[in-house]
Formats: sequence, C-alpha cells, structure tokens
Amino acid sequence: MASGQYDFDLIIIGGGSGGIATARRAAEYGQKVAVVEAQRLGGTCVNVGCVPKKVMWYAASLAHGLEEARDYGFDLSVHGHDWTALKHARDAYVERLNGIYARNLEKSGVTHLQGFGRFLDAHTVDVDGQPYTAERFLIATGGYPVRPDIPGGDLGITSDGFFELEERPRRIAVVGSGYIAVELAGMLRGLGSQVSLIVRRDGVLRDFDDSLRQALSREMASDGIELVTGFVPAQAEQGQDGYRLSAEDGRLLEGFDELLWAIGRDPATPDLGLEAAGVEQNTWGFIPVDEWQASNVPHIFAVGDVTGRAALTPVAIAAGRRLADRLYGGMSERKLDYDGIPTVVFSHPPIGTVGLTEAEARREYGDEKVRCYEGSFVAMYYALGERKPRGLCKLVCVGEEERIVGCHAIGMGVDEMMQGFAVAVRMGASKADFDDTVAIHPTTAEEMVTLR
Ligand SMILES: Cc1cc2nc3c(=O)[nH]c(=O)nc-3n(C[C@H](O)[C@H](O)[C@H](O)COP(=O)(O)OP(=O)(O)OC[C@H]3O[C@@H](n4cnc5c(N)ncnc54)[C@H](O)[C@@H]3O)c2cc1C
Ligand SMILES: NC(=O)c1ccc[n+]([C@@H]2O[C@H](COP(=O)([O-])OP(=O)(O)OC[C@H]3O[C@@H](n4cnc5c(N)ncnc54)[C@H](O)[C@@H]3O)[C@@H](O)[C@H]2O)c1
Repeated sequence: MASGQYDFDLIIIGGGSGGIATARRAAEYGQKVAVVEAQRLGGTCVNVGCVPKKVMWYAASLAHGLEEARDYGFDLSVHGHDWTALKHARDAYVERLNGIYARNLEKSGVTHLQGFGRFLDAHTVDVDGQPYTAERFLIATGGYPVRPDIPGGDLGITSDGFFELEERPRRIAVVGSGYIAVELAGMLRGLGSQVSLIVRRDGVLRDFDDSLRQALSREMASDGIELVTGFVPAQAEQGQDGYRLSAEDGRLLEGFDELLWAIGRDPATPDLGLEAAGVEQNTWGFIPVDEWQASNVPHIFAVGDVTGRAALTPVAIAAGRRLADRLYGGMSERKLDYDGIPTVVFSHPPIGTVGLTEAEARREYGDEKVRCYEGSFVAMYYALGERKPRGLCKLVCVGEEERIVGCHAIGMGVDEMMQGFAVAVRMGASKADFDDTVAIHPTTAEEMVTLR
C-alpha cells in the first residue's frame, strides 16, 4: 500500500527488461507499483532486440544446416526461403510475448500506465497529461539506435528498421563493428544476402579477446562476408543504382540496395524531464548510478541500458531485482556485481566469453603473472563436409595457482556452453580444476577442459 502522501510506492519509467522485472519483484513484496511504457511492453529485447534477433539467428543457422545436411546423405532440394513469411511468424511470436508481459504485470498487481513519462518534479511524473506521484522512482528507459551525423546519415535503416524489412535485401552495407553489426551481418549472409561489413578501424568487436576477433573475421570471410576496414563514413547517398557510401579518405562503395547503421545506441533520456527532478546525466546522456543503482537524487534509481553499463538484458533484470530485494525485501546488502558478466555474440559461428581478455589481464596483473592456454579445432559436426569452420577455446590464467580470469570461445555450441563455465570462473576455478574435470565426449565443450 502506498503511503497516503503518494499515488504509488514506486513508479517505473520504461516497461522493458529492467522495468518489468523490478516492478514484479517489488509488487511481490506488497508494494504499490506502476510501470509507464510509451510503446510496446517488453522493451528493446522483446520487440527489436534479443528475441526477434535470435529468431533470425536460428533461421540463418538452419540455412547453414540445410547445406550441411547433404554431407549427411540427405537428398534435398530447397526452393528458396520466404523472408516475408518468417517475418510475419516472428512478429506474431513477439505479439504473443507482448500479451504475456501485460498479463504477468496484471497478475502481479502492477498498474500499467500506457504513455510517455516525464518528470514534473522529484516526486511527480506526467504520463500523457496525467500527473502521478510516488515515493520512489526507477528510470529504466533503455536506449535507441543512433545514426551518424554526416550528410545522408538519415538514409538507410538501423536495427529497428532491420526488423521491419518485408524482404531480404539483395546487397547490403552494414556499418559498424559491435555486437549488432556482426550479428546482423551473419544472419543476412546466412539467409542469402551479399553483405559488406564496413568497419571504422582495424576489425570487429574491439573489446573482445584478440584471438576471438581474428577467428571471427576469418570465419566471416570464409562465409562470403566482405570485411571493409579503416573505412570512416563521410557521406551516404542514394543514386539510381542504390546506396553509395564514401569514406573520409575518398574511398567509395556503391550498389547497395540497403544500408544499415549499427554504430551504437544512445540512452533514452531526452524529454524525460530529468532537470525538473534534479537527476544528473553524464556527457553522453547516461544516468550515472552508484553501486546501489541510485542516481544523485537518493529516491530516484536507474537500471539497464540508460545507466551506460553492460547493456545486456540479464544485467538490467538482475540489477532491478536486486534493487527491489534491497528496498522492499529486507536484503540490505543486495546489489549487482558487475564483474564477470558472461556474454554471447550470436555471430555465425557464435562467441561466448566471460572475464578478462588476455590484453586486459596483462594490463591488470603484469605479463609475468599471466599464462594463456589456447586451442583451435574443427567441430566433429563438420567432419564429413568440405566446409571446415574453425572454433577456438582460450583460458586466461593468473598467478601460480593459475586462477582462471578469462574464458573465451568461438564455435558451434559455445553460446549454450558458456553459462556453465561462467559459474566456474565466478567460483574462482583454476586451470587445475578444469584439467581435473573429466571431459564429455564428443563435444565442443570438452576442448575447454583438455587445453594444454
Ligand atoms: C538488435 C539488438 C539485439 C540485442 N540482443 C541482445 C541479446 O541477445 N542478449 C542480451 O542480453 N541483450 C541484447 N540486446 C540488448 C538488450 O535488448 C538491452 O540491454 C535491454 O533491452 C535493456 O533493457 P532496459 O530495461 O534497460 O531497456 P529497454 O528494454 O530498452 O526498455 C526501455 C523501455 O522504456 C520505454 N521508454 C523509454 N522512454 C520512456 C518514457 N519516457 N516513458 C515511457 N516509456 C519509455 C521504451 O519504449 C522501452 O520499452 C540487444 C539489443 C539490440 C538492439
Ligand atoms: N548478443 C548480445 O548480447 C547483444 C546483441 C546486440 C546488442 N547487444 C548490446 O547492445 C549494445 C549496442 O550494440 P551496438 O552494436 O549498437 O553497439 P556497440 O557499442 O557494441 O558497437 C558500435 C560500434 O560502432 C562503431 N561506430 C561508432 N560510430 C561509428 C561511425 N560513425 N561509423 C562507423 N562505425 C562507428 C564503434 O566503433 C563500435 O564498434 C551492445 O554493446 C551490447 O551491450 C547485445
């Protein structure tokens, strides 16, 4: 029950991954909670992120599988792929999820306020003209994809537009080198598009371990993705023969029937009325929070992408649930540990990783303390065919006891196996613990416990 002074105990702005998880947990503790959502419940992850992305990743994986089925004796004739049918089936699935989210909020007793939330003062938000007050607030407004500030930067699409495509592009330029660029490039290629992946610097996934970056670049090239490096976009144009992209150094790429910007995401803080509430933002517009997810205003909290830390769905969820446990569940010390967060890039093949890269470990512990073990392999699945994608496993260890501080892999199945290894790393496993664990054969995961 909200204290008489306010309409709600907690108002959450943003009904995405972090907002919904926090709302339901706080309601479980008997709080009167409202979620303000301007668009569709579920946020980025459900509507234009993880979920529709993973459907497309499965589709592209199946396309590869159809090729490989021939190596296993199947006599297949594939009569193309119906992108439009897949898109509509995917949309229907997302709509079902929107409904499930709405019902779950209702079952939890959370009030869903449909509309755009904007602070009027530190205890009041306006939702499309109606003011609501609360004792506490959570900002979980996520972010949105950015476009470059260059002539023609408004041409083409971002990841949001990718999920609206009714037809498969024939030839597409994907600009960017992060998660979204490599994931969408891999899916489009798998489903038959000609793909140029256009990167500003020397390669993809700059924050990842170099061994993974090199392995992924090699596999993307062998899949037929054209990797264009050192290309800083200066101008985009649309001519009769498609999109044209010129670089600062004068290079020109042309003839694309689609252009996709995957160059990062900005926090959804504009128009939120943060000044009226006294909430500070950093230079990039993110809301800085302390270890307890609190902004500079003690009763206004933030979780998820809007905080600019580890922009991943499970991170937003974990931070929000822990916050509710602490504020309303009597767990006074509960907070999220942002170290050692595992993550997967749904490239083809996928990457799974947890902990420090080799370069980070060397910087943090010094060269003499760091020892790495690395092995590359071709998964047995590919034994019968001509295509031989190479996977790789790598352990970054420190000190005499060889505690594992980084665990990295690329290859078939690593997306599913990394969760378990992340538990081991979190528990402080050493190389000897991995060596002493009997392998599971024949699997990709056994590579991780047989590295020498
Ligand atoms: C293409 C893509 C693929 C991704 N794939 C993965 C993946 O595989 N795994 C993974 O872990 N993460 C993935 N992510 C990242 C993940 O989607 C985000 O980290 C996660 O959704 C962040 O959750 P959030 O609660 O912070 O914000 P969001 O989920 O973005 O939710 C914010 C919500 O707030 C609403 N909102 C914003 N402002 C207001 C306002 N003023 N009033 C009312 N409502 C408002 C928005 O409409 C939105 O619904 C992906 C992202 C993208 C773009
Ligand atoms: N599998 C997953 O868990 C998953 C998938 C997708 C997204 N995400 C999350 O969403 C976040 C956002 O993804 P993202 O790929 O948009 O951002 P990102 O920050 O990972 O990558 C953006 C890339 O674009 C490049 N870039 C920036 N400006 C550019 C310009 N003007 N021209 C060319 N390149 C430019 C940057 O160098 C950077 O490498 C990720 O960091 C991740 O946290 C997670």
